[in-house]
Amino acid sequence: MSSPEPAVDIEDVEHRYGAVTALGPVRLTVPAGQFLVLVGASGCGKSTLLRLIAGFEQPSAGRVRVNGAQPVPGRGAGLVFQAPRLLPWKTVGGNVELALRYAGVPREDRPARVGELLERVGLPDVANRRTWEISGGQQQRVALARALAVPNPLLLLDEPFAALDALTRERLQEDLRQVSAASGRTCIFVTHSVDEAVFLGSRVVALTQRPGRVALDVPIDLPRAGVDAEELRRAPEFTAYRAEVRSTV
Ligand SMILES: Nc1ncnc2c1ncn2[C@@H]1O[C@H](COP(=O)(O)OP(=O)(O)OP(=O)(O)O)[C@@H](O)[C@H]1O
Repeated sequence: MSSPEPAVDIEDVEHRYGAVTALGPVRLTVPAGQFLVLVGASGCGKSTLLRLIAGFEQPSAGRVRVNGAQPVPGRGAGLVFQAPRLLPWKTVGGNVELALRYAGVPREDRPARVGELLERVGLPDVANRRTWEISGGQQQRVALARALAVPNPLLLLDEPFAALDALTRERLQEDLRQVSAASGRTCIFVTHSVDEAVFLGSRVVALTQRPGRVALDVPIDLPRAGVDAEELRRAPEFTAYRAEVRSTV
């Protein structure tokens, strides 16, 4: 029996910026539905790898495939960055609506979908607010709702919680863990934080210092539904994974 097509296939990929080799060679296969976290020190090439998967950059060597094809910039995935990048002249609902419009959702279906998506990210009552009237954490939730509006099953997240305070960050991690499990999407998440990596990932890949190569690749076998986040963070298995990843990073 042939195995199903991986969501993302990175075949011996290298990336150079001028004379500087930032990444690789890297070989990684990401099955559909996996939550992969890329972790590593600053400058090791995590964002470069994510940009290659998004199709914003072309590899200097090797090949990137998303669902079997070369990624198309802006089309290949839902994207969430460190800054929410919302449009200030639109309401919160208007920002999500625009993503639905780009995704080809008919006008008459959009209001209900906007409501559903905002509810899914824990923001049932802010559709009519202006983007500057909500907190940074709420703005990042809107960015996530907008990424989920894209029908593509791949979600790419580049340090989306790095600018948030510790409490808001933990709450968003807990919600993303649930939302991603419920959506069944393949997620690739970049972070500096070992804690965040182990909490969110069903697999954690640590990269070496430049050029970034795979230094560690571990499946994280922790329950993904019906668990109390506080308990999970205190569990001995969680602590053991964290120690394993930290010893590499
Ligand atoms: N456009 C560019 N031109 C030249 N060099 C670049 C460019 N983008 C990134 N680099 C270099 O490539 C290396 C990898 O950068 P990248 O942003 O992928 O790392 P990162 O692991 O995401 O870092 P950070 O965690 O600090 O965001 C770094 O040394 C960086 O300086």
